[in-house]
Amino acid sequence: MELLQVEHLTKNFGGLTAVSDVSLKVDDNELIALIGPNGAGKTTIFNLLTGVSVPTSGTVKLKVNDNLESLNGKPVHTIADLGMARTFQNIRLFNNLTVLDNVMVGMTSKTKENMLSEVFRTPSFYQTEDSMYEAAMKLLKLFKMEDSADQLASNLAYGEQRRLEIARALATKPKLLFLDEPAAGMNPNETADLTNTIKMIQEEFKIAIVLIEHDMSLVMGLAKRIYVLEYGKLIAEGTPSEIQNNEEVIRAYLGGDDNDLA
Ligand SMILES: Nc1ncnc2c1ncn2[C@@H]1O[C@H](COP(=O)(O)OP(=O)(O)OP(=O)(O)O)[C@@H](O)[C@H]1O
Repeated sequence: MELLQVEHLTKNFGGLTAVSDVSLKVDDNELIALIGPNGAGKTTIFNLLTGVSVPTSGTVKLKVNDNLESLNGKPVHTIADLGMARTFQNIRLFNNLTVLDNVMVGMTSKTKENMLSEVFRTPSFYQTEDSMYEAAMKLLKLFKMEDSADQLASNLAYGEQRRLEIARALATKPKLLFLDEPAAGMNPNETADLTNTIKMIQEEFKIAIVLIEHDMSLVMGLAKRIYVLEYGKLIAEGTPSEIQNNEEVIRAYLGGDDNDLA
């Protein structure tokens, strides 16, 4: 059974069909990429899958306890609790919190503590705090960011901020992680670091990842399968080499001013 099953997903904004009859699937521990020229509908699909936006039609189902459960109509926080996490195209960190606190904020949604124990600071609250601290530091070590734990997020270099956003998303213990243009604005060294980080995440956490990315070196080096969108429609699906040689895809890319597929 697949981890995520999307069937006939459509989203209209007034007269504009941003996503048109898109069906796709993601298996456990698989890394797939969603590519396509600017405005093709990639971010809209992420928003539909993570509950930020409501589909006009179509279904989204996630494997929960070995059953495919419909996510249609469920709010963002419920979908997050079921195991979906994401990063955004524009970085959304808590700039005035430390690196460590940014990760710990990601963890709070998964702790058993309720408001009362937080307000009254019961022993179990402190135990949870301790284990959260340890888990957050462990995560930062995996990202080689433990030395920056006490720095404000806003003081990190751009590439590090992007990596911190991924660490925070992982703190929610997702089974499926959506990365929206993680290499945007990165220099080649930062992009190479990010490629290694994403490989490390797959090995360490054994989760599925869906990647939107314009940087083809990153996509071709990481993705097992690629879906290609143009004007809201899927025009191709296949392995990196199939996609690089697909005439429809070459036409879509050469027709625009996007990166080419080299
Ligand atoms: N909230 C909205 N209201 C109206 N139109 C929207 C809205 N969100 C997206 N669109 C339109 O839907 C289309 C798809 O946009 P989307 O951002 O999903 O594309 P994208 O493939 O992620 O593009 P990019 O690579 O530039 O980020 C675009 O024409 C966009 O202008």
